[in-house]
Amino acid sequence: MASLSLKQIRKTYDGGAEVIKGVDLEVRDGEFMVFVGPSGCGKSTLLRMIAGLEEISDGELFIGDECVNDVSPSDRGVAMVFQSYALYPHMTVAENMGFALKLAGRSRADVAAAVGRAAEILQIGALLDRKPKALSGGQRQRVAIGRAIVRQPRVFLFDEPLSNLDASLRVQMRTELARLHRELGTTMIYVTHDQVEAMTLGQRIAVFNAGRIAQVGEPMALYDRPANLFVAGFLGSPKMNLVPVTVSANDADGLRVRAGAGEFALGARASRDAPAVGASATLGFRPDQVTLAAADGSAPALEGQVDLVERLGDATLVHVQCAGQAAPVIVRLPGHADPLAAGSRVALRPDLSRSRLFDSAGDAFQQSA
Ligand SMILES: Nc1ncnc2c1ncn2[C@@H]1O[C@H](COP(=O)(O)OP(=O)(O)OP(=O)(O)O)[C@@H](O)[C@H]1O
Repeated sequence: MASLSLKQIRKTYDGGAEVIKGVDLEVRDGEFMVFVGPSGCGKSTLLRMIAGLEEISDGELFIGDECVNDVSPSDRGVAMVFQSYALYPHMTVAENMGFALKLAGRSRADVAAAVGRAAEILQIGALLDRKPKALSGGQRQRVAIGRAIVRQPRVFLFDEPLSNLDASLRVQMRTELARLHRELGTTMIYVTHDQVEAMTLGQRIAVFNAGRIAQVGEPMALYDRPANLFVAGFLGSPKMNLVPVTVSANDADGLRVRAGAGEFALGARASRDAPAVGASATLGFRPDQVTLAAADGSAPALEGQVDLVERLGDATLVHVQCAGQAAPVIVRLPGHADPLAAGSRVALRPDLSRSRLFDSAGDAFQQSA
């Protein structure tokens, strides 16, 4: 087991633009850290740099207290699991899993014992004599994970390991990976673009945007207190509602913002960091942090028209189009709510104690509440 320390890590591919733009990150010993972000943000590149499969253009990478920039992949004590499984087709499951140990010159008995232990953890003992082509996708991925386990790495690196599996198998493998981490207690770094995987697996999540970390923290901290509009819009499904507002007052009574005809008091949140009166800002609130009622003209409320009602079974999503807003506000009601029909005029009242205000640069105003 080992901690990792990334100091101002940068990557430029030959002749290309910089794709990792100075990443600082500490991964704790035994931690399950998830890298999440949209396609092309650089998360796989960073993982491959940690594995030693890509050169580090600038900055320093420590595993434990050793700087490993110039250490070969096989000497870093890391094991990587790929999306494509990367199994040797001509070898059996047992041979695939034991290959690295055999190469390292370990005795047959040692290799067999390590393979047996990993097979037991992954419940693939019955498959050891099969070739990869005789396995399902989920079984192949288990073998790929088993191959990493037998090496007893200091750090596991996972590059979107579940992307090739169907939805129900992904859910099952997700819980198994969480169990594996509990049992082994080894440091794990897991790359995904799936925010549900990130939220459920990560002890901490690093959200990447265009080669930089937009925010790092515990899943619920990122969900409840996104540091910027990027994180606010990335985590959560449906997304956080982001409503353009204008700061209308910032005085002893607190901060107030105006959206359409409604003025909302954000409580005792005035501070020197607050956007100036008249500034444009964005009010963010989750779809389940807003109440919906028939419009009756009473303030404060955002008024709009029901555009669409979606019934998910366990919840009902109501899309409300408000004047002057590009995107509809989405309200999530529990169960088979019987919301107002499409076309009705409605009033929306966000729970301002849980809302988040972002300045015109997209950074969260540090609300003191
Ligand atoms: N070998 C390479 N040579 C040149 N550019 C590359 C190379 N590999 C990746 N890139 C570029 O680096 C950027 C980051 O790619 P990377 O694969 O790390 O992103 P990602 O966040 O993992 O995306 P995805 O989820 O689609 O895999 C992209 O713009 C990509 O085109």
